[in-house]
Amino acid sequence: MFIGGYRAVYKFKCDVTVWNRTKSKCDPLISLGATYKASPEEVAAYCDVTIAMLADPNSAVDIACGKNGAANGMGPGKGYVDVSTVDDGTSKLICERIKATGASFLEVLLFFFASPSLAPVSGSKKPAEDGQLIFLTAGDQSLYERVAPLLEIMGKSKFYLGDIGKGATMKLVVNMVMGSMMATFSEGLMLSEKVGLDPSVLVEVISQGAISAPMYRLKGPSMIQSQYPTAFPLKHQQKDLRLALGLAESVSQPIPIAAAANELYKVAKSQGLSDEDFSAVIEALKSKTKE
Ligand SMILES: NC(=O)C1=CN([C@@H]2O[C@H](COP(=O)(O)OP(=O)(O)OC[C@H]3O[C@@H](n4cnc5c(N)ncnc54)[C@H](OP(=O)(O)O)[C@@H]3O)[C@@H](O)[C@H]2O)C=CC1
Ligand SMILES: O=CC(=O)O
Repeated sequence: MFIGGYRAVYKFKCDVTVWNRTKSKCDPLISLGATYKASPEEVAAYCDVTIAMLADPNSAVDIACGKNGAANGMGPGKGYVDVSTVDDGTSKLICERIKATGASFLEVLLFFFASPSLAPVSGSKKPAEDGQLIFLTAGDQSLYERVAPLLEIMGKSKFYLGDIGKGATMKLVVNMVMGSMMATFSEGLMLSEKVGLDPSVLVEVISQGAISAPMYRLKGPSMIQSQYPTAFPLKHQQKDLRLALGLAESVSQPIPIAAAANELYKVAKSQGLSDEDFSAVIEALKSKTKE
């Protein structure tokens, strides 16, 4: 088994083999008993099921299909599960390459389960550690059934959505909504402060009303303190908005609110906030209001 993306840390109750570009990030897993292999190809050759979690479409393709990539170690009877958030075209490309080896392929997209018991500082990292994820999957149903016990260790619920691409597109739609919600919430916090209201009270009012969302209650208090402990990196939220814009364009669907939110995340990236939590998008509004 191979974990490319490391931010979401899972507690497996089975043999785990790991690889990551920056090897030092594997150390905590190795110290818990995981085996290390020197390349994605070696991991795939060694394991029955390989799980990859990479930053974006380019790295997902590179690690699956590139030199020393996982596809070189795949073959009949093996399974490749890609957990990176990518567009449907990328997922189909990786699927084709993996299936050409005789292996099966499943795309799995993660979303965090909103539990009232979550600590207020957490985002999607803590639910991952606690095994409280939601999985959106598509591709080979037999592989879905085979890895179901693994997904059940890591998550709360799972959906099988059918053909390859359906999981990726569902995730992009979900994250388009999430990115826009966070941008407008940021505007609300900034405006409330500017007009002399207490933003903490705003968070409480929103939390009790019809527009309540767990994300506001989870992230609001730290945003008010200008703290952005990274659960979901801002650069990935902007990537997902960019991919959602491409998806919308491919079917001529206007998504003007998401387009405006994307611009705000781009400003935040240009301020050096890429690796902060995506709630740091509020900083882009602070610089605009400073005169
Ligand atoms: N964090 C979250 O809550 C969620 C994340 N996702 C998605 O999961 C994916 C990973 O997210 P997350 O773990 O948070 O992101 P991180 O940025 O923390 O990790 C990205 C991973 O990709 C690796 N990587 C990046 N570029 C390359 C490359 N060119 N070659 C090889 N490896 C590369 C990094 O390696 P290195 O360590 O060497 O930099 C790292 O392991 C993203 O697609 C994200 O959108 C989906 C749902 C929730
Ligand atoms: O994709 C991000 C998440 O938190 O879910």
